Amino acid sequence: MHDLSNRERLTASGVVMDFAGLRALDDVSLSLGQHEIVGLIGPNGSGKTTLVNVLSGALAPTAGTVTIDGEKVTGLAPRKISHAGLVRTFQTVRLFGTLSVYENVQLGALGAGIRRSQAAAKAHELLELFGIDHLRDVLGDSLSYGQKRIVEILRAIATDCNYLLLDEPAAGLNEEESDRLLGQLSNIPDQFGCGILIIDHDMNLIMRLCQRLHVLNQGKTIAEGTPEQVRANPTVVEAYLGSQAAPEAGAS
Ligand SMILES: Nc1ncnc2c1ncn2[C@@H]1O[C@H](COP(=O)(O)OP(=O)(O)OP(=O)(O)O)[C@@H](O)[C@H]1O
Repeated sequence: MHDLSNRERLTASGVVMDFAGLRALDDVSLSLGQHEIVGLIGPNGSGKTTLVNVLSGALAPTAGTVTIDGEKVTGLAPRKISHAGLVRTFQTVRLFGTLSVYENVQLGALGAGIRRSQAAAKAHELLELFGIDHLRDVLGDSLSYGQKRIVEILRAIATDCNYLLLDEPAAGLNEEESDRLLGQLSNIPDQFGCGILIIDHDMNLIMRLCQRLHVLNQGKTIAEGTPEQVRANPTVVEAYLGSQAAPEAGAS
């Protein structure tokens, strides 16, 4: 199936995910363009990571469809999904600790089949653009936590992906690092034609970074809209109050 209206979009339609009696996702539909930053938020256990797992092929959904640029990719293996242009990062950093920053980023490009000379140029360009060229020879294990996070994101971008799924990239960052991350992420869609779907509990980051938010609670979509619309939505406030973490900018 090739749907022309979704030619430059990642979509999930009517996704259901059951785990042995627990419905973790219940009829969730979401879409992400290549020039957008969309936030996926919701209280703990609302299904955010499960949705990212379905989009990235780590889980085959019980029902529903995932498309990338109009092509159905539902249930395909993560490797095939990354070839189709979708790459993710994880809640825990996964860098090669004994390789340098430069090698880690270059490896992202090489792993995506980009030729060695182009991969080298790309790694160089990304380190410069993100202002971490001075770290190029530092080993992964020697980086601060915040630096590791950025290198992981650069490694994903180096694949030339069209869609980047970031699972809690600001977790463990201090306020200054989180602010820097905000500036670095906000340019990615325009610079690389790469849309971002981001999960994070740092509402200050989410509210300032995202053009749209998608809110889950207990596996269901309870709101979609701009950060302002979502913050003013009583259903969202109630869901967060139940979890004692209202989505106020500044809360984390
Ligand atoms: N592999 C699994 N097997 C069984 N239950 C699971 C599995 N993965 C997730 N769940 C359950 O599905 C629900 C949604 O979990 P999920 O991790 O997607 O939530 P989340 O919104 O990402 O939470 P958090 O903000 O805490 O990371 C939870 O009740 C969780 O316990």
